[in-house]
Amino acid sequence: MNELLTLGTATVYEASKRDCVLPHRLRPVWAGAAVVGPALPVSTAAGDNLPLHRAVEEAMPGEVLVVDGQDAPHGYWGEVLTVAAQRRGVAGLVIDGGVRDIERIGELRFPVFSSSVAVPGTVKSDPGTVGERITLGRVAVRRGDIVVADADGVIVLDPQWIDSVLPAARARQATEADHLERIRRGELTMDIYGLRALGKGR
Ligand SMILES: O=C([O-])CC(=O)C(=O)O
Ligand SMILES: [Mg+2]
Repeated sequence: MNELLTLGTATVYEASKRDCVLPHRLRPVWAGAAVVGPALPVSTAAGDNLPLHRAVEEAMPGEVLVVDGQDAPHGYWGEVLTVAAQRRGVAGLVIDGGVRDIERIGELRFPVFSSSVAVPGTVKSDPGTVGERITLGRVAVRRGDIVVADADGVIVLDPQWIDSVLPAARARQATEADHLERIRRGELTMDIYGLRALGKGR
């Protein structure tokens, strides 16, 4: 699975030929954050983080929490939950919602991707769902789907796709490496991609 991260979200996404990218508002909260692993989907009522506490207990080591927090500007997650999650072997967090304590999260090197950074906290009252299918943007996320998240964004793959997507992604990377070499030798992308045939434009 680590090879998916080495190839990177953009290459794997293109190779997958699927609509598997989560909304672009989900951004890493510290430079260099990246994670790959099976998803544990979670949904919360807006401004309620009880399901996240439940998820930290429920998670299997290596799982990535993928949370529908309705993009609400609340600090659903911070240093305390990060330390708790690391103690349980949780691999990372992707949340459509806010997080806080981000300097500490960066120092702890826990990969977090969120739609905002937010100071106000949450209530703990609605149990929400843990382990049930959620939808973020146009993408359904089920437990065990493979999450790949890096500086470019977050994609979610059905595990059954991996056997075909991996070779396609490797091939794409090899082609790009060849193109880069030709560009360094002085060729133009207009020629490499055959773009002259599309006309000169205005
Ligand atoms: O307290 C909370 O609910 C969120 C938070 O800041 C932490 O986990 O440190
Ligand atoms: Mg805190």
